Amino acid sequence: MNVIECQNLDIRLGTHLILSRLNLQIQENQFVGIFGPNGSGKTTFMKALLGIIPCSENKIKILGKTPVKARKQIGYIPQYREMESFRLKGKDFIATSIHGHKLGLPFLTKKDLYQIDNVLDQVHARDLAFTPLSEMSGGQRQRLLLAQALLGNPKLIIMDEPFSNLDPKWVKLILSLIKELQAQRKLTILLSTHDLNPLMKIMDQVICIGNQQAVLGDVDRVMTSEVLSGLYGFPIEVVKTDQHLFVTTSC
Ligand SMILES: Nc1ncnc2c1ncn2[C@@H]1O[C@H](COP(=O)(O)OP(=O)(O)OP(=O)(O)O)[C@@H](O)[C@H]1O
Repeated sequence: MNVIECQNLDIRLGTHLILSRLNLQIQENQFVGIFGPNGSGKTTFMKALLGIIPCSENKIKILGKTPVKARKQIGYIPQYREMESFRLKGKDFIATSIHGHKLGLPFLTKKDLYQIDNVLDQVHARDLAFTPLSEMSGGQRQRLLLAQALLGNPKLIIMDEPFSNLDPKWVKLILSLIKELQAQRKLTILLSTHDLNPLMKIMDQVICIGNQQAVLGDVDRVMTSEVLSGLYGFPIEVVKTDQHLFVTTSC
């Protein structure tokens, strides 16, 4: 089943064309990295999939529905997420979004409390339930954000540069957690990053965005000097070893 389907999709911000005539299909249980230079449109693409940025009707289908109708089945971890109040404790932070609430703590039913414990268990973070956000490390906060994204049992998780403030140890920990959740729940994961190396053994496919175009495929097909030079609009050199990928300018 296609979890994401884009057909001849143009994405604009005002008069600015960000992506042009995008065609791609992503199936269930795929881990897809999103890569591209600053300002190429990674965040914009993700927001279009969420229906936050409106696009022409029927050009995007998520689980066969429009992005807005599918939103409940998508978990989203935005870039530079401000964690509402650093005085909040872990459990309360998750509660703030259980009914889509933006402000204040909602009234919680027994079912809600069960759901919150359940998502905390899934990310192995029960121990953070009563810890204030202000006392958590970046990696612990990232685990909470992942728990929050799991509320409502989504089929698709979209993560916008989740590793930008994490050291390599935490990147590895969070990635193995994501992989574990994906295997248990057949999740489709879309994760944008400026460093694909930590994902090399994990991702099934990569989307590279640049020059208003996007190319989807496996790493060997997409991460080549030829494809990236076309997308970046200047010469790029890609050197691959068994586990690592080096992307540099060749000028
Ligand atoms: N409201 C807006 N109106 C017009 N253009 C915008 C608007 N917001 C962002 N842009 C432009 O859209 C382009 C894509 O931005 P986007 O944030 O999606 O890129 P990105 O690939 O996620 O970048 P980064 O890697 O730096 O996070 C950029 O050139 C940006 O300047």
